[in-house]
Amino acid sequence: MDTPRRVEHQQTDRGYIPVYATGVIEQPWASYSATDHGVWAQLFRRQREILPGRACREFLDNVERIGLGADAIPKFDDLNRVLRRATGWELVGVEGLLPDHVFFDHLAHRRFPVTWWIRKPEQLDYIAEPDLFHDLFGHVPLLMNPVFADYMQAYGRGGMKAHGIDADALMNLTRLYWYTVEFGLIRTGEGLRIYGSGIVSSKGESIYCLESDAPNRLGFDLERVMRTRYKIDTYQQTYFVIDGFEQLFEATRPDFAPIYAKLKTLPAYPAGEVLPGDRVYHRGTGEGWVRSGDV
Ligand SMILES: C[C@H](O)[C@H](O)[C@H]1CNc2nc(N)[nH]c(=O)c2N1
Ligand SMILES: N[C@@H](Cc1ccccc1)C(=O)O
Ligand SMILES: [Fe+2]
Repeated sequence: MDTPRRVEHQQTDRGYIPVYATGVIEQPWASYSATDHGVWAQLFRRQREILPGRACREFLDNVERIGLGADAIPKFDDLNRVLRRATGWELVGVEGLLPDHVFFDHLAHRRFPVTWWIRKPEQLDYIAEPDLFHDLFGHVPLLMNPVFADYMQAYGRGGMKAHGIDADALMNLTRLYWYTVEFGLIRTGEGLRIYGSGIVSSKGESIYCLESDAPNRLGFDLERVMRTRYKIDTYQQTYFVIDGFEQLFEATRPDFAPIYAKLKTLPAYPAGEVLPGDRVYHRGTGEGWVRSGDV
C-alpha cells in the first residue's frame, strides 16, 4: 500500500501542515495488508482496554452500537448502513489531512472524511496527522449520537461561514474545534472524562490528559478557547473542560461573527498559559475549581 502523496502545505495557526488532495475516494479495502489489519486490531484492543473509566459513556456506548470490532479494518459501506439510519451521516474516504474549509464543507453535508490508509506498526504510539484509526475510531462513534451529530453539522456550517469571513475567523473556529471535538474533556459525577477524538485515539494521551500534573485543565469559555494557540505534535498543554454537552451546544449556538470581530483586536495566548479569571481544575482537590490568582 503506497503512502499518500503530499500535494501542498498550508500556512495555519500551527505553522505549515501537509495538505493532501481534497478528493473523495473509495475505501480500497481489498488492498489492506495483514499488517494493516494487525495495526487496527492492536490499536482497537489497546483503546478498548484503557478507555472504560476514562472516556465518556456516550463514546463507549456508541463504539458498541456502530459495531466496531478488533478483527479487521471496518468496511466504510458496512458502517454507513448503520450510521445513515441512526443520524443520516456517512463516511467518505479521503487521502488524509484536508484544508480546513474542505473539511468543514464535508461536515456541513453530514459527511465525515476518513483517511483511507492506516499508520505503520512503528507509528503505533504516535502519528502527526490523522490516519484511518484517528478519523474512524476517534470521530465516528459520537456521530451515532443524534444531538452530537446535529452539532457536528452545525460546526461544518460555521466553518463555511468563518471561511467566508476571513482567515482569522477560520483560525478561531479551528481552535474551538481543536479544544473541544479533538481534545475536549467533560465533567461527570464520577470525575473528568474524555470526549475528544484526538485523545481517545491515542493510548498515551488518554492516560496523560486525566492523570498527569503537567497540563492545565481549565473550565470551558468560548472566547478563552478561541484565543488559545495549540500545537499539533505534542500532548496538549491545556485541556478545556465542559460541564456537559448542553453547555457546549449552547455556547456555540449564537452568531459568532461579532465574536470574531471582537477577537481581531485582542491577542492570542500560548498553549500553556494560565490567565487571571481562568477556572483552574485541581485534580488534587477532586471537584475543586479555583480561579487563577485566588491561590
Ligand atoms: C478543522 C480543523 O482544522 C481540524 O484539525 C481538521 C483539519 N483537517 C482534517 N482532515 C481530516 N482528514 N481529518 C480531520 O480530522 C481534520 N481535522
Ligand atoms: N454558531 C457558530 C457556528 C458553530 C456551530 C456549532 C459549533 C461551532 C460553531 C457561528 O455562528 O459561527
Ligand atoms: Fe480529527
